[in-house]
Amino acid sequence: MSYDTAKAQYAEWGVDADAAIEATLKIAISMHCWQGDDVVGFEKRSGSSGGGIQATGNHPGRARTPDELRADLEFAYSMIPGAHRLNLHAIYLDTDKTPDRDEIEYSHFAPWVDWAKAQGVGLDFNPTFFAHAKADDNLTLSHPDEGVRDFWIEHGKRSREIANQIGDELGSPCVNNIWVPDGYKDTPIDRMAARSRLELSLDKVIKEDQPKMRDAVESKLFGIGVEACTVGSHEFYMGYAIRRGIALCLDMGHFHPTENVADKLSSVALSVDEILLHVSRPMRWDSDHVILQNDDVLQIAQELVSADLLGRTYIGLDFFDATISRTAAWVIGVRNMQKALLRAFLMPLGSLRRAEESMDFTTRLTMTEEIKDLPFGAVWTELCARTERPAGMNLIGALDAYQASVAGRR
Ligand SMILES: C[C@H](O)[C@H](O)[C@@H](O)C(=O)CO
Ligand SMILES: [Mn+2]
Repeated sequence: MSYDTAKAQYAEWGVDADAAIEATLKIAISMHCWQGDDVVGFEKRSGSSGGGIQATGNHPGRARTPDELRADLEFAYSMIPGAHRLNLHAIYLDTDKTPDRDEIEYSHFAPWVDWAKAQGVGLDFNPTFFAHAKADDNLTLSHPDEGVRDFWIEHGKRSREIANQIGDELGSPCVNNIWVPDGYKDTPIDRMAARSRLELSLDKVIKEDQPKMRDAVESKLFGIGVEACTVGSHEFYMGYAIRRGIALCLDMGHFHPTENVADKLSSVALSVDEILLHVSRPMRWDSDHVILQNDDVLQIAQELVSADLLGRTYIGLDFFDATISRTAAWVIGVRNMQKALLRAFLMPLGSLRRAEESMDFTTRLTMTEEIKDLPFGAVWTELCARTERPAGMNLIGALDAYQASVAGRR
């Protein structure tokens, strides 16, 4: 079907397809560096991910150096419509030096900033509180040992300083997200002590004013090895973010599988100014599958649009699948997030709202089901054409060719 025909069909529902395309292209998505190398990073000090997170699979072509990762990222961005961001973790430093986590500084990440400037990509940052000998107890900022806590506090402070300088260099605030794996395998006696320690440590980490970055904190229901208690629970961080006036990160894999993260957005937005999303796909647990255009993701996008939250929500992705092409995983995931947003912008929200307000739930349901039959694919293809990005079979060909090139070389 031609775009003009599709556009006319949407117009019958009072929807402007051109405006939906433009709105979608304005949204920058923060693509996570760690999908590119299975959360290994470039430290010469440690091995596996740790912290109860795990990339599974051994697909050929994993990026082993910053240059390889940047080449993969450049390819991925060339397959994705619009301008986006890169979400860096502190273990992805690019330096010949071997600083420990409490020794990292901006210079270790400066090559990423030069690259980001050249590519027109924004940068976000994360301290890495896992995959380190001092995190082997599954306790970092809440560790009972003051020395261990101080080590991680220093890491957190330095990460904020780095994020601040990145934000300054790039002229766009750098979101610095704190996730700690802290918790207990078996039932603790003194949860309050651990949570009080975490709060005190976080206060020390975020004490300095760093105007070019934004603080976010990420909760989790449980992780492998900390099944009985996660110190940084949702309630803990929700309260903390409200009290300290910082952003709350909601990771779609960090709640009970029956919970709907889309439903949380409006509730949370009444209490915090800013939200960071880690869009992910949990399967039975926080399995970090590549995101789909499934109901969970579609509803997230719909809520962001209908509740007018896009201006104060940072959209980041968080998944890592090493059983498929890593570059394809990025491209599929970011494009799916964009497709979800485009679908949301293509909804006749005014009519739907009117039906709901007048308690006409029959019309509301009829409409939501009928609009599923509108020619969304033609609008997406047009968006790709306008941004000179491939769609359909052409995309598959490009992804395959790149994967073949890296699989052979690495
Ligand atoms: C690597 C990320 O920081 C990590 O995935 C974190 O955001 C998380 O979701 C841990 O489960
Ligand atoms: Mn996450």
